[in-house]
Amino acid sequence: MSGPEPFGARLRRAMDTRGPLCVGIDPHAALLAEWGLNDDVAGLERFSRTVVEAVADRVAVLKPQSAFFERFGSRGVAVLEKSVAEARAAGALVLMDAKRGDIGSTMAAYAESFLHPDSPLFSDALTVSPYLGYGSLSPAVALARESGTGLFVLALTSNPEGGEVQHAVRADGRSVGATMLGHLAAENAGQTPLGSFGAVVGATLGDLSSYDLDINGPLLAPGIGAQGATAADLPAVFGPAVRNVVPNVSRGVLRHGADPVALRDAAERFAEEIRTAVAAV
Ligand SMILES: O=c1ccn([C@@H]2O[C@H](COP(=O)(O)O)[C@@H](O)[C@H]2O)c(=O)[nH]1
Repeated sequence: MSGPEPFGARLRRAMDTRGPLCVGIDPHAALLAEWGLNDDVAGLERFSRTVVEAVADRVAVLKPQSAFFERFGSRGVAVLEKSVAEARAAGALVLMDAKRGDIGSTMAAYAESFLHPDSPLFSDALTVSPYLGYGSLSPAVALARESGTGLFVLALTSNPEGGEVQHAVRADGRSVGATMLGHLAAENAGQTPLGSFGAVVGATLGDLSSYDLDINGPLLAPGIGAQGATAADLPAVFGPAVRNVVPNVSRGVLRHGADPVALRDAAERFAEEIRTAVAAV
């Protein structure tokens, strides 16, 4: 009996049909205010519903940032549950940005929370932190394989502080970031059309030609828009791996709300810039 279709295959199809853009749902307090919404659960709900209704039927991936929902406690998490279900029902893949990571036995519970089909927060993929050791992610890798979901492992993050950990060089001469990419390449070996185990690699990082980004898996590239990177930077940063890049834009799109048409137009402008940049490679 065949199991659920793997995340990598579902993502490849979504990227090929809808384009690779991932729009973030990041209800910052400042954005709620800009949208004329209160910094409360009703404002949070209205914000998230507007983003989902504006773009979930056209972008490949929506990425809710869990922190902005957790800020409101259990009622915020209830809004998150609803947003995930509505985005998936509209055809977007949902990447939960919760950046979980812990010792293996606890990691198993985090994985159940987001990657088990019976969970109220069931998502297509989850961001995870490997900095308790890549092996500590094993329960999440196992559940993702079983449930047809995916992981995005923090390898080379977009923030300037990330380098002190990720560029650190190990005794074997490889950097920590490169080691994470190596683990992911092994995870994805032989998977077609694309493996389900992705890396987070910031679009802000400049030339990454010293890293082997050929992991046969997706590369989530945050940093476009508010953090200063542009779609035009993608080919120079990612080289031939750009075909597997899922560029994320959150505030760069969200600042165009609360009008859903303006949000949709902003997402389409980013999608077009990305298409142009990638086609030139
Ligand atoms: O390295 C990383 C990993 C994750 N993020 C997240 O992506 C978005 C970026 O938001 P923008 O508004 O487009 O800057 C946000 O949710 C981050 O937590 C990242 O930026 N860098």
